[in-house]
Amino acid sequence: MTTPIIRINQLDKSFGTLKVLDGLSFDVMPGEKLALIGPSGSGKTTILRILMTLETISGGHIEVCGEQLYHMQKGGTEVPANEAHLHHMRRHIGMVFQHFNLFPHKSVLDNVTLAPMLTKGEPKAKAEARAMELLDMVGLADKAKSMPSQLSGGQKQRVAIARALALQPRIMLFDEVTSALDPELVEEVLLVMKRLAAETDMTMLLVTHEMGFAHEFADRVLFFDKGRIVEQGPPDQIFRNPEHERTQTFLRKIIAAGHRV
Ligand SMILES: Nc1ncnc2c1ncn2[C@@H]1O[C@H](COP(=O)(O)OP(=O)(O)OP(=O)(O)O)[C@@H](O)[C@H]1O
Repeated sequence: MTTPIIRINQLDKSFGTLKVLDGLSFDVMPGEKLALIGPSGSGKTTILRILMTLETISGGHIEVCGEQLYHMQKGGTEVPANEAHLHHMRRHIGMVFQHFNLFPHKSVLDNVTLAPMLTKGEPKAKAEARAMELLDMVGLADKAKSMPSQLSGGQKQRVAIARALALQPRIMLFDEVTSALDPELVEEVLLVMKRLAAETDMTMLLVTHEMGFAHEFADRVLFFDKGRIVEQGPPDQIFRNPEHERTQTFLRKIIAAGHRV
């Protein structure tokens, strides 16, 4: 039997007195494409940030590629990873954020080569050759010498995807990557992600408010509310025939607002 690439077991996360994740448990299999959906504030982004070790956790266990992601500190309730471990684990996981966070004073090519050169010590020529392949894949090879300020939002987000892929992660996390884009630029970013999903065996976790895209993209959809999984299953089941009343209400609101699911 295949071992999960991510194991989340009884995960708790609070910000002060606000409990955001509440005894959350789920596994992700290698190569699986997962969509995390649910109302605003249900904890979806926090899960991705915890997987990226950008947050501490309040309790529970997370295993990525067979290794514990967080280590309990002596006497503490908070459990951050230590620096060396964190550096090692971040090589497995890439993340693309809602706001692209490109380095504004670096060219497109330098944005993509920087991490492999700095964190892996890759020689410039090798890093650039791979960066050009990735820029080609996201349809931006001709923009390699451009500066981020010269790109549209959709192009910036495609560079951010290429940059995250440059470290050759086994797991990619996408956090509402089209939310900050003008509607006419959304499709070009979704197309790149569809290609990635179809053509690579990477494990992908997607937090999105684009239900139509989640439906097309995912092998499995997890519906969250208040830091817990209410319901999960194949996209057709969740979007066409949800069992739980909270999922039904959530989807009804989305359809009433004129969005496709
Ligand atoms: N650094 C923080 N400090 C305090 N509260 C936080 C912090 N980060 C997130 N929260 C709170 O945690 C809750 C969950 O936030 P999270 O961003 O994970 O939700 P979400 O499901 O991704 O929502 P959305 O769909 O609106 O992005 C929210 O109530 C949010 O205000």
